[in-house]
Amino acid sequence: TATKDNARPPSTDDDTLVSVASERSLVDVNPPRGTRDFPPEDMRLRNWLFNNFREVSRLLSFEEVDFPVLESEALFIRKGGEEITQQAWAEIVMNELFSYCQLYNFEDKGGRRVVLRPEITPSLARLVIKQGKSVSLPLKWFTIGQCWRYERMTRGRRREHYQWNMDIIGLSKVRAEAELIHAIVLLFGRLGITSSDVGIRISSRKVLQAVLQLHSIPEHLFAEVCVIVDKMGKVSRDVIENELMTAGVSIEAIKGIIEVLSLKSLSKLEEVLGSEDEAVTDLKSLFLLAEHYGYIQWINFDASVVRGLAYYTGIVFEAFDREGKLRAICGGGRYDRLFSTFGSDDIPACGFGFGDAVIFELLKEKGLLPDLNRQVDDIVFLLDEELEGSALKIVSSLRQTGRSVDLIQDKRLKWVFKHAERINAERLILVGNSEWQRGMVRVKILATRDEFEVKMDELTAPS
Ligand SMILES: Nc1ccc(Br)nc1
Repeated sequence: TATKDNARPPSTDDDTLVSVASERSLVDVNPPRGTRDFPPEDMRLRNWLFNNFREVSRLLSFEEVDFPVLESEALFIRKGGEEITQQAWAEIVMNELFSYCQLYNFEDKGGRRVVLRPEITPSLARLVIKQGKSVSLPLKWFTIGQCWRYERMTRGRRREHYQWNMDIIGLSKVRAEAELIHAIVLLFGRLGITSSDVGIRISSRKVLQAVLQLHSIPEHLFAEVCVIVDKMGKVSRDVIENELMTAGVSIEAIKGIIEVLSLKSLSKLEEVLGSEDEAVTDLKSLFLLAEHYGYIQWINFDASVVRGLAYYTGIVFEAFDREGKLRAICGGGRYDRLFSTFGSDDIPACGFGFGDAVIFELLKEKGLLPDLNRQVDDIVFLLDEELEGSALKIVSSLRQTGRSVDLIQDKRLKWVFKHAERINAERLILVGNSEWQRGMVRVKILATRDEFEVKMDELTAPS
């Protein structure tokens, strides 16, 4: 063990910030309400999750894209120009725009109406339209981005989260949805989650459409009925029935809607809607593809799945924890009429969003959170100040070979040994006169506690 103590003037070894009483008033060190900081230990977990998102995106040969968090409000308000923040879902018919009860919108200094985006897909559609003929379809794009909502303070809920989005633009057949579901299944597999922990409920907006047509319910009620039936399984049947009645749906139609949307069997759905119905043919094709992919055990038909975005037009899906303790883990669907709401020709599209909140609750629940420690290859510590130049040459050459180096200064040796253990360093390299006079430096391998002297250029040689 090195015998020298460093010549640093005495100071507290304990480096926690010592607050000193003073008349200075401390700034509020908390982030704005509903937002989060990511200190290193949280950032390691976030990067671990996001790296898995990226790896799955690579496996499906999706290209990464990105957009501003700040968007024009026009992307999220209905054609008539009325702001939708105060509007209930119900007033937005299916092929209108989005239903964000808590849009984080404001006016910037130039008087422009802007928002912190509530979700990614509209920005993605905007870029596809902007790119126009310069991109060839289909596009397979992914991004990981922060999304916002303006939650009332009282509810104390988060105002931001990160979402992994995967979208396929330009494919009209359900094989696109089958690809997206494969991505979700691969992601869960990488995190150690099995089909016993999580299932993926699948349905189609066309199921509800067929039922409404069966009962000659006018199209303009579609979105409102979606809002109401989206609560199936969350509120009592009476509440659903009363709300549907209030919306002007007949008793007979209500019974038909609830009966069909309670179906969990595709063959039963076929009996009700007939084998030629598009919802039936789409779903049967998707389940056949799932057999071929080998993920059939992850999915099940559930007619009550509606999903919360107004613009879905076909297959919709959401992943859920089979114990039913958590909110949906991710969700998505087909949106074939989104582009025309932006004044463009329609382009068939589907996608999903996968948030960074519920997945961590599930991983915690299942004991699957990884133990991610800081990793450093080498610590270089200067024992004698006059050797600083030589030490920096060593640091520089190590880094040029790709080794991460934590250069420690102004510390006692005792602290350095503790620090090396703490950050899982592979080697501790001590630069001191007694060895340097012989052209050597002292190396300690933390894992084996072996200690030896080596020449400087032996340090960068492969160990
Ligand atoms: N759309 C949205 C945005 C932000 C959060 Br937190 N949750 C949902």
